[in-house]
Amino acid sequence: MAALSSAQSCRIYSSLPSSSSSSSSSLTSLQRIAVSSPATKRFLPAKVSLQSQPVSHRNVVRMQQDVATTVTVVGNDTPFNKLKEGILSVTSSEESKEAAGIDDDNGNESTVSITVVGASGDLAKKKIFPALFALYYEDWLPKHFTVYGYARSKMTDAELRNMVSKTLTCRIDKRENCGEKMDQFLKRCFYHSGQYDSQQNFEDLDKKLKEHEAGRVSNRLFYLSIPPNIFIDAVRCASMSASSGNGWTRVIVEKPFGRDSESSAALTKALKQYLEEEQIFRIDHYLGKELVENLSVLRFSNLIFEPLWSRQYIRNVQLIFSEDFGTEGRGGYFNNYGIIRDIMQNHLLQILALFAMETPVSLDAEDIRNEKVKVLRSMRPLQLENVVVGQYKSHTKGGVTYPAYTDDKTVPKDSLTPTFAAAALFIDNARWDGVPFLMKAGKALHNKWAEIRVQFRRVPGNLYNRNFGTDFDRATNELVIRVQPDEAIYLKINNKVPGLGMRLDRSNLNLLYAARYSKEIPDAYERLLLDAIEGERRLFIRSDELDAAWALFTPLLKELEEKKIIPEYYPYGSRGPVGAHYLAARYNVRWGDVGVEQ
Ligand SMILES: NC(=O)C1=CN([C@@H]2O[C@H](COP(=O)(O)OP(=O)(O)OC[C@H]3O[C@@H](n4cnc5c(N)ncnc54)[C@H](OP(=O)(O)O)[C@@H]3O)[C@@H](O)[C@H]2O)C=CC1
Ligand SMILES: O=C1O[C@H](COP(=O)(O)O)[C@@H](O)[C@H](O)[C@H]1O
Repeated sequence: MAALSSAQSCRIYSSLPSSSSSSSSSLTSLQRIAVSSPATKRFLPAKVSLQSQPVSHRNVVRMQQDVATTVTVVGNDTPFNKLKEGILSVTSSEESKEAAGIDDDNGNESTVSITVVGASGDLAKKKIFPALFALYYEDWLPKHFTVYGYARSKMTDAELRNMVSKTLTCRIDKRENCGEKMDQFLKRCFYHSGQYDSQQNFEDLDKKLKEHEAGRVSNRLFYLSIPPNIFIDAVRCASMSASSGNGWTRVIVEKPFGRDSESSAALTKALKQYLEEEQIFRIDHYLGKELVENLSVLRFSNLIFEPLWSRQYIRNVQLIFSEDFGTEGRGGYFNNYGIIRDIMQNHLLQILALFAMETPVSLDAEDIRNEKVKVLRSMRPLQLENVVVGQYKSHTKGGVTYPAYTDDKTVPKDSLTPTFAAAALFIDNARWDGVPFLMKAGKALHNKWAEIRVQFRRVPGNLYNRNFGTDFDRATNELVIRVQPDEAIYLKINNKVPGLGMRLDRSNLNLLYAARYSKEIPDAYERLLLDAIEGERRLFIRSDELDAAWALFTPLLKELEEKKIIPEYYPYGSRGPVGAHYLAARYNVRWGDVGVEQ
């Protein structure tokens, strides 16, 4: 395996000519830096700013693509490891070369084989193949790559391609050659039918992979898109019979990673019989969402936010997830997990950790994950009195009858599994002491969105208090990071209504992504798949993070189940149980997503 540690990443400092119109020919060799796309080794034009912090290879490319063209950065004739000075930094020379399919020191080319285990399933069709195509379409994949679907279902390559082709879409902003690109991508997709616990079947896969790898250095990525009860079988067989002999082997593991501390620890232990921790990429797709990725940028690269980011100025933080559909089709899985395990213990808690962590030493994966673990371990385990659970019931509206959760045939009629939960969490450290972090997650609610709301304290001795009437809370600033849909960051401020009188109003300083950027926002799975190919672990969950996350939720989950707590029933399509409001009110909080103005 060629995974590299942070110590191996190189920092490059340089004094580029200040002229923003320099061309490659005017740069010295040290300034000519290979930052080509992993896929194409393209020489990307870039406007490059001076900086000294490590930026991953791909982020550099992204940076370049996002800004005006002013400097052409070239030079894959310059080995990464020879660069000591410059303007850019890369995660690691070896990883970049591998990812790019660049010749290694012996002149061998490398290839990446991506095996989607469970290729016939919902997630593979809905997310994984489309994400791989999008990466290919945007030239992010290495020059030599092959995609293999693996599952028990019998399918030919042509049938897999036909299945996959139905879910591929082209970027709205880049439709040219789309059909052609789809055909080229599909030609690189193959299928192998096999059992998940058969070493022989994985050996057969290995033979096929080798044919495609054609003697190149082989890097292999397995995506476990299968139910969790077969994770271990698949990992055992893949690692024993289909690991790479001369490159890296990585495994993306889908959630759920267990259902409590014990089962999660057992899963980790079993995985580690066959894999090293750095080969395991535990995916939480919320970490791949654009606005979640932007959270740290917002916080750590804007002077105006970081000083306010504490109990001194923040009254409460809200993490809200809402879906306007039920468990349609996934009731069998869901009933064993419930909304707390499905959304809160992973997606919302991960966002919370990123939101609340201390400044990491660097952007290196381990530095970030160290800070996340610290914050998770500073949290108080959840208590029953700080939680409200709900379950949706049938509701008829406009002549349409929407089902109850228990109408799902795969769900027992007497199921108490929560489809909604609200919780108040606390971080017992100096920064966040006493600040309620409120989480709310639900299915079959009135709307679909995910957002982070930061409600600030009142202005002490506010000169304009009397202009606000009695509702001072309404007058406090609120920062909203809307993760989806209509990605946006907006800040609610108070301003004067124009005119001769003195009337105050609330307005939004609004960064609406669709208005600001014409580029379509990539799907989370695109970012995460590319990260896994590049060996970037920042957005994947480390085992100690997982332990800390389960430690917070396990006692509560056990209590809910042992005491058979009856959920509060709410109508399909409603705003959820009223209990969520009482819970918030106990901490003097009003949910920010409820009310006239959003
Ligand atoms: N679907 C989604 O939106 C999300 C899914 N996930 C996670 O991703 C993983 C895959 O999800 P999803 O695609 O929905 O899962 P599926 O239930 O669709 O299963 C994927 C494939 O696994 C095989 N399979 C299913 N059940 C069994 C079984 N009992 N024994 C052996 N093989 C089985 C089937 O393939 P075959 O019969 O051909 O072998 C199936 O096509 C799961 O871990 C899930 O929790 C995470 C987030 C969202
Ligand atoms: O992990 C999961 O996420 C989806 C919601 O993902 P999104 O990206 O569409 O917001 C959720 O529906 C599912 O229950 C859960 O397992």
